[in-house]
Amino acid sequence: MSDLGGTLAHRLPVLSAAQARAPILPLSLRGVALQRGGQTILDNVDLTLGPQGCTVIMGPNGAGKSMLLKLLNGLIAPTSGRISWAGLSPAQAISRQSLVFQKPLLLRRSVVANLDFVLRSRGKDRSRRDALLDHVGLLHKSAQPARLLSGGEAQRLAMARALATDPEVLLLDEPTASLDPASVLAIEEIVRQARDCAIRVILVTHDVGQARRLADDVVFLHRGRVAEHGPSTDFFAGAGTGAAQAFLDGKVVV
Ligand SMILES: Nc1ncnc2c1ncn2[C@@H]1O[C@H](COP(=O)(O)OP(=O)(O)OP(=O)(O)O)[C@@H](O)[C@H]1O
Repeated sequence: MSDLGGTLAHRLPVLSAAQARAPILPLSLRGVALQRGGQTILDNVDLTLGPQGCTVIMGPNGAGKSMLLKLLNGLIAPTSGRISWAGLSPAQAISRQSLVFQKPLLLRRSVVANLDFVLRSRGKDRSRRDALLDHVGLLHKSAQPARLLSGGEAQRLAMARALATDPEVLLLDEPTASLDPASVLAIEEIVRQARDCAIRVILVTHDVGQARRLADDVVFLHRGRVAEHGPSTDFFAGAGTGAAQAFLDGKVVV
């Protein structure tokens, strides 16, 4: 990851979230519910996320974290309730956000072709592609088939692709699960720099250490409900609910 060692000042120009458009934050969810196959997956979710920072969503398996991200991204619609990106629906806001999954879905082409595809399909200037690859430490692998990348490299390419769209919001669904510690830190640095460039980050993770390192605020989901939401300093100083504290203590929470 030597290429990620440059100064932030050097890297800022490749990230340009701030644009002359009406903001799409704050994000507001009111009474959002999601049902599938007779099962309630999300239940009466009320949430307001402010314009800046990194929100970390945590909670046990099956709590509804991934489904919540898909709702925010407009991939699925709530059964009831309302989601508003500063007055815009998720469908209206979709082109202004990027969603990165745990397992990157890369084209069976070269590293640079993966980036070119996104830039072209979004009508973006291709002159930034090398800077983006450099930003994630993959410039030296430009010509390599993307399928030959390691897991960590593939996820860094997925991050570059996401950033290539000039998102105002990055939705990240366990982007470092199953990566080695060095790759985790590399992705975290990319996330941190994005946040520092005013890209709003909403990150799902099971990694408590990562949440401590990155979160400005924490949402704890439990059984489809928001059990807690508050500043990360408060959350980590002592979670307010037994389920969240047990989760932080590494106990099994269902
Ligand atoms: N298409 C679907 N039909 C029915 N149930 C579904 C569907 N998709 C997801 N679910 C269920 O919704 C619940 C929440 O799923 P989700 O993937 O959001 O959980 P999660 O909190 O992200 O869990 P994990 O930490 O394991 O990834 C789970 O019980 C899951 O089985």
